[in-house]
Amino acid sequence: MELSRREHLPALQVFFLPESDRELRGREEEPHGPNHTLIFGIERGSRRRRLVRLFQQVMNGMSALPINLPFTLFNKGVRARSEVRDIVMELIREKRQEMEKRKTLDNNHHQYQDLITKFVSMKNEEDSTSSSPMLSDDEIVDNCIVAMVAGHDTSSVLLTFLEQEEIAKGKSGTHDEPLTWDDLSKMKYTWKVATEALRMYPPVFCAFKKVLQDFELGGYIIPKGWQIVWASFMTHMDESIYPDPTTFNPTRFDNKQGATPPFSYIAFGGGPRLCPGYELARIETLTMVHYMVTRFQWKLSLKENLFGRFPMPIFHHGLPIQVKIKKPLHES
Ligand code: HEM
Repeated sequence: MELSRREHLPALQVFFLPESDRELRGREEEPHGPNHTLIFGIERGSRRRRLVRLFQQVMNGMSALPINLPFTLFNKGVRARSEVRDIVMELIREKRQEMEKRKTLDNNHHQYQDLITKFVSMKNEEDSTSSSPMLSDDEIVDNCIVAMVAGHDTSSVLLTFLEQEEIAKGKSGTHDEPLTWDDLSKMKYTWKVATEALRMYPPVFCAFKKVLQDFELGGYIIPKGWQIVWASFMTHMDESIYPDPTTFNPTRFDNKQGATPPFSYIAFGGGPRLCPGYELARIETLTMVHYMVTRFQWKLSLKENLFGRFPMPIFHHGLPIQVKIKKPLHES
């Protein structure tokens, strides 16, 4: 199946496209408007900018000490979350009105263009006579926030590091035609690069889990009911699994002899709670790398640029780059 430009760009739009994307994407207007994001279906403008700012505060609050006093990051995060809820509630009302207006909904392939519209249109299937919604408005809000938080910085951080480590060295194939699934599946090395970047700089470097039954680790009994933290960074830097772990080496994923032990590569988690966004992240990453390398000339503006974890790895000075368009996208 072929991925046309219009099919793959909206996925990237959530994370990467600059304000000037309209120019890069040509002049076509989609019925639902090109300026809507995939999750919220929200047009460019002050409300979208406010939402982006609020999400950053929610993210900061998530990693802050849970001290709920005015002016703490945690408190700001809690307040930002409540403002996000108000905006999403408002969007839900708007989507319902839009759906009412467009009675041809079932035949309209744009009906599920954004996640909120999809959620709002989901009906309870267990009772076929019922027209009751499957999700309450608060459940829709929760799901949107999870999708945004889980999918936002993770993918862009990965791409940033890719840029730092490999794209700058000019590695990639060149395609003048739109990408196909087949093309993506051929980008094996690029994905190894991404996999290695994620090994060294996992965006989600730890997460909480509840212990369901007693188990022993290194001579210690970890009792049922405890809350524990798994840290991908620790596992990924274990020399017994990844020799010379601080060296960036994508070929370690060449699958030569002997696979690594289970659960030793956990950038996307593992087990039943494995990241459901894995395939999307893969497609976004490969597509982005492809176009960055084949359609643009770019170079890093700063030679020295360290990063810190807040908790996502973020460069102290952002990642300024100088970009020149090699070939406009609409010529593909
Ligand atoms: C490079 C990109 C990504 C990385 C490294 C990543 C990593 C992870 C990790 C490690 C977890 C497991 C956390 C845990 O065990 O508690 C997770 C869960 C999750 N991810 Fe991702 N993720 C990425 C992209 C995405 C995208 C693009 C989406 C969706 C648009 C997404 C949605 C989710 C969701 C909903 C969960 C929770 C799953 C559950 O608890 O059952 N992720 N992700």
